[in-house]
Amino acid sequence: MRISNATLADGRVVDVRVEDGEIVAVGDLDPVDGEWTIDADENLLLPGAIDVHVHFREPGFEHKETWETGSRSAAAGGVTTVADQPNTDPTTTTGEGFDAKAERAESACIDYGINGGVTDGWDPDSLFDRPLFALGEVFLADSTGDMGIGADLFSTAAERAAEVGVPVTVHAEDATLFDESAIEGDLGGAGRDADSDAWSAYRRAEAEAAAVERAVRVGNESGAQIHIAHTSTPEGVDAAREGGATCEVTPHHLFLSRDDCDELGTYGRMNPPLRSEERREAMFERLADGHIDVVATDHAPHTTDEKDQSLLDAPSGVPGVETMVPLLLGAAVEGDLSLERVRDVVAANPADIFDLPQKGRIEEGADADLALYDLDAAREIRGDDLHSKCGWTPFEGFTGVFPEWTMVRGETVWDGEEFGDVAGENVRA
Ligand SMILES: NC(=O)N[C@@H](CC(=O)O)C(=O)O
Ligand SMILES: [Zn+2]
Ligand SMILES: [Zn+2]
Repeated sequence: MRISNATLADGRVVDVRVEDGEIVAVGDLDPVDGEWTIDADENLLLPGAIDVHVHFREPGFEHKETWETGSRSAAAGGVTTVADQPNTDPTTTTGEGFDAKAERAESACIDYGINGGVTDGWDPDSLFDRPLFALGEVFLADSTGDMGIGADLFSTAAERAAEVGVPVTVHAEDATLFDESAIEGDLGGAGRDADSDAWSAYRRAEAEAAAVERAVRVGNESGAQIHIAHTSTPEGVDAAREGGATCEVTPHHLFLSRDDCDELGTYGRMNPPLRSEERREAMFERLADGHIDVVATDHAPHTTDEKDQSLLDAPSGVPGVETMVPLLLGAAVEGDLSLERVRDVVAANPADIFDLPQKGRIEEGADADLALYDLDAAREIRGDDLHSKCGWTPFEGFTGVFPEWTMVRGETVWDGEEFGDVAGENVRA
C-alpha cells in the first residue's frame, strides 16, 4: 500500500509505503504495479497518537466504559495506542488482577499497554512478573478508587520498579495540604448546578508541587524513572523538570479553567482539579515552549447519572481520549501551537519516554500507526458525536480537527464513519 501526497508535520509532502503493517519507505515513491494507493491530497499525516493515561474501566465498571468502546473512541480521535490505569475492579495490583485485565483488553481495536498499581494489598512479585507498561498511576492522594498510598510504600514501590527498569507514573497531590474548609457549607445543587470551583479551592494548587517534589526525591533516591501524570500547575511542571522527571498535561488543564466551573458543575470535577485562568495560560505556554513533554488525557469516563449528583457525591474525572488531538490541532490552526509540537507531545515523546521504538514516528521501520487530518475541516465538538460510553464531553462547543481516517499497523480502524475490525495488541507482550 502507498499513501501518496501526505503533508507531514514538518511541512514536507511525501509518499509513505506500508507493507505488513510497517512503514517501509518515506519519500518520493513511484507506484509499484498493482499497488493500492490512498491519495492523501496533501492533508496532514500524523503518527497515531499514544495516550499514556486512560481509564477504560474494565474489568469492574463496564457501565462507564469498556475496552471496546474506549478503544473505538480513541481510534475516532486519532489515538492508536493507550496505557490503561490500575483503578479497576479487581485493581491491577497483582498478577491475577493484571491477567483479568489483559483478557478483557483483547477486545480493543487499537494497541495498548497495561499499568500495574500500588496499594497496601499489592503483590509486587506476581505483578512484576507480568509485562507492565509502567508502574502507576501511583496515587499519592486518594482519587477515584481510593488507592492513595503512604510515603514508605511509595519508596518501596519505586525501589522495586527501579530494579526491573519499569517507569513509575505518579498522581502527585499532597492531601495534607488540601483545604477542607472549602467544601463545607452550601455547594449548590446537583450536576451542572453544583459549585465545582469549591473542588479547586479544596484540592489546592500548592498540594501539587509539594507532592511532585516528594516524587522526584524518591525517584532520585531509588533510581526509578519518574513521570508525573496530569500536572495541572506551572509550579508542578517546574518541580518535575528541576528534579529530572518527565511530565504530562491533560487537555482539560490546557483548555479549561476555574472560569468554566460555573457552567460545568460536577462535570468539571476531576483530580487534580481545574486551576485559575492564569495557571491554565502558564501551562499552555510550557507546552508550547517544550517544558511539558507529553499531552495525555486521563480519560476518566463516568455516566451522567453519576455526575448528576451533589459536588461531594459525584465522582471525579472527565472523558477526553477522542478530543485530545482534535483540540490540539484546533489550537495549531489558530496559530497557538506548531504542528511539530503537536506531533511530538502526542506521539514521539511518549514513545521515547516509555520506550516504544516501533511507535510514534513516520519513518522506515516503524509501525504504520497513522491518522490523516484535513486542517480546513475543523468542526464543533459535540458529545452526541463521540464514541465513549459515557456520552458527554467537557469540551461541548469547542472546535476540533478530527481524523479523516486512522490506521493501526496498516489496517484502517476508523474511516470517518465506521470502525474496522482490528485486533489491538499489547505493546509490551
Ligand atoms: N482524574 C480523575 O479525576 N479521576 C480518575 C482517577 C485519577 O486519574 O486520578 C478516575 O479514574 O476517575
Ligand atoms: Zn490521577
Ligand atoms: Zn488517571
